[in-house]
Amino acid sequence: MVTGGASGLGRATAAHIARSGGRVMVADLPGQSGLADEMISEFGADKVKFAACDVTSEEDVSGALAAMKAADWSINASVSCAGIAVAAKTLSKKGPHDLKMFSTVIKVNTIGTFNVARLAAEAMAANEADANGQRGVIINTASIAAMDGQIGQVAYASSKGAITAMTLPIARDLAPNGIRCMTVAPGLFLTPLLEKLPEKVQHHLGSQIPCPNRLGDPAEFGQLVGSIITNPMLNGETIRLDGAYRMPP
Ligand SMILES: NC(=O)C1=CN([C@@H]2O[C@H](COP(=O)(O)OP(=O)(O)OC[C@H]3O[C@@H](n4cnc5c(N)ncnc54)[C@H](O)[C@@H]3O)[C@@H](O)[C@H]2O)C=CC1
Ligand SMILES: C[C@]12CCC(=O)C=C1CC[C@@H]1[C@@H]2[C@@H](O)C[C@@]2(C)[C@H]1CC[C@]2(O)C(=O)C=O
Repeated sequence: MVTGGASGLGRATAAHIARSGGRVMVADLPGQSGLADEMISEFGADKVKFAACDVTSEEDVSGALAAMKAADWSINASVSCAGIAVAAKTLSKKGPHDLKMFSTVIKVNTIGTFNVARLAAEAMAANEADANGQRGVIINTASIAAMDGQIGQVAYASSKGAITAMTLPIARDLAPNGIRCMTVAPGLFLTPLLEKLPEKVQHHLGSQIPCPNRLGDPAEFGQLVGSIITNPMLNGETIRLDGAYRMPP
């Protein structure tokens, strides 16, 4: 299952899994069903399915997992890509940071990610263990903002820092169940989030990345997720995927 799987990094991950011979449940907001339909046409309904799902809802996430069970698909990897970004300072000329905006970002990015992790873990715990005693892997998406939070990113950086912080305790909690937990902290990737910016700004952002000297390709994120899924020793850690970029203040 890939949440936020209809767009950007999630879409590239779902495509990577489908191309590698896997089956993917794309769980995304109902408004993204058109994008998911494109993927179903590309890979076939036997490889890709769509579940309308808000990651903050217990009912929706349980529904997506139940749809997998009903299709006789086991869940071996749960990849959380669903997320939102906002920009606001702690204090600006407009006044203090809007508290509702802060809560919304935490709700979608942090609580949504944990909601998916806990429910996916319950489903994975019923899998038969492999030769390593493992039953599945939970992969979360943070951001380099978790470590290098910029001016105006207090809500976003907090939400992503919590995802990084939950990685080790989830891995420890789920070790007896044979379930791993990993987090990827991407740098700057050319997804709809950045495609909205003028080309000149995109180019400038890409030019700041040491090596390779360009924005990340979402396929490179999908490739790392594929490696995490297949490498049984990766557990309890956050991997930066950023071409050695460190965000300035
Ligand atoms: N693009 C970038 O440079 C970076 C992105 N990220 C993170 O990667 C993740 C994916 O980002 P992109 O692919 O760039 O963005 P995107 O906007 O292309 O995709 C995000 C997807 O999440 C879905 N989504 C949003 N709220 C949801 C909810 N409540 N329930 C279910 N689905 C929901 C959206 O419908 C969308 O399909 C996000 O968590 C973002 O914070 C982190 C670092 C860098
Ligand atoms: C705020 C940034 C950078 C400056 C700019 O001209 C446009 C932006 C809008 C999208 C932001 C940019 C940067 O802060 C990095 C993030 C937050 C980007 C959206 C996702 C982002 O790439 C990230 O999470 C990086 O870790």
